[in-house]
Amino acid sequence: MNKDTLSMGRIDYINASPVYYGLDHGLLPAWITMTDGPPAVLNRMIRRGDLAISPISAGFYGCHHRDLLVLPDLSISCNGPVLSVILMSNSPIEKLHNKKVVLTEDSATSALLVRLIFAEHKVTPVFVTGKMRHPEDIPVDAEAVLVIGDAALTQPWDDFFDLRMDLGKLWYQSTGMPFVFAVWVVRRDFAAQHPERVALALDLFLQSRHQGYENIGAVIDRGVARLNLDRCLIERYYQVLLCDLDSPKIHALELFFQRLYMHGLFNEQVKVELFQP
Ligand SMILES: C=C(O[C@@H]1C=C(C(=O)O)C=C[C@H]1O)C(=O)O
Repeated sequence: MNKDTLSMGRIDYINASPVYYGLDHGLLPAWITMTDGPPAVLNRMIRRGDLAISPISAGFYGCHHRDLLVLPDLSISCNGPVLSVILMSNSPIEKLHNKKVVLTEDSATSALLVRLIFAEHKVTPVFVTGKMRHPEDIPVDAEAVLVIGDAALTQPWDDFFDLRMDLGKLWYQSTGMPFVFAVWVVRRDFAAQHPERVALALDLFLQSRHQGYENIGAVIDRGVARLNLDRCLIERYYQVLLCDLDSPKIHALELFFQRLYMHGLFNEQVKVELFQP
């Protein structure tokens, strides 16, 4: 087995830190290379084959499931508010017909969830995709913006908009279910050629996450230092963020895909297919 060439991705937000804790503290073997990036960059890289395994947007998996398998028991999810995926708006959803809504270019899942929520409300805004990491990025004529990740936690969006809608909370209110933002995937071609390497990598992730939760105080300290935010907020963030993928989450993800299909946002019905170690 050539152990030199497993390229992996890492979402460069603090949300994935518990999963990478062990890998960052000695578990990472020399035969794995790690590339950091926002979700949309990792989505593109795995599609091109530049990465073999990566966390990616769950919505992107839905669009490209024929080329990808989901790694068991890993995700970035919530079961209620998530704090870091927010639609900031000057009007409630019903009043946004024909208004400009900017979707951050860093996202795929949350952008699809926003489109779905509007479709379910029968409201048709003018969606544009753009950089949305800082209030300076807000176009003057934007009535609402979708922001995700560290930028959602750190920037003073409330100074620019009247309403903050937490997308994890909106989904929970409409379904009573968890919501899965990101899944870890492996390219099917890579898994077929190197199943044992994928099984090893999966095992490393599970060990790494275990160490992350054993050392959650250190994970929180790092988050506080990196984002320069109040410790209570970061503590709460890691309580609401869930990093497993149990069957209720798989069902919830398939419900999301089904609703996207019903509203014409997906052109087929998608089931989650897992890598079997
Ligand atoms: C909870 C989050 O989940 C993320 C949202 C994603 C998306 O919208 O495509 C992808 C990966 C996750 O990082 C977040 O970024 O805040």
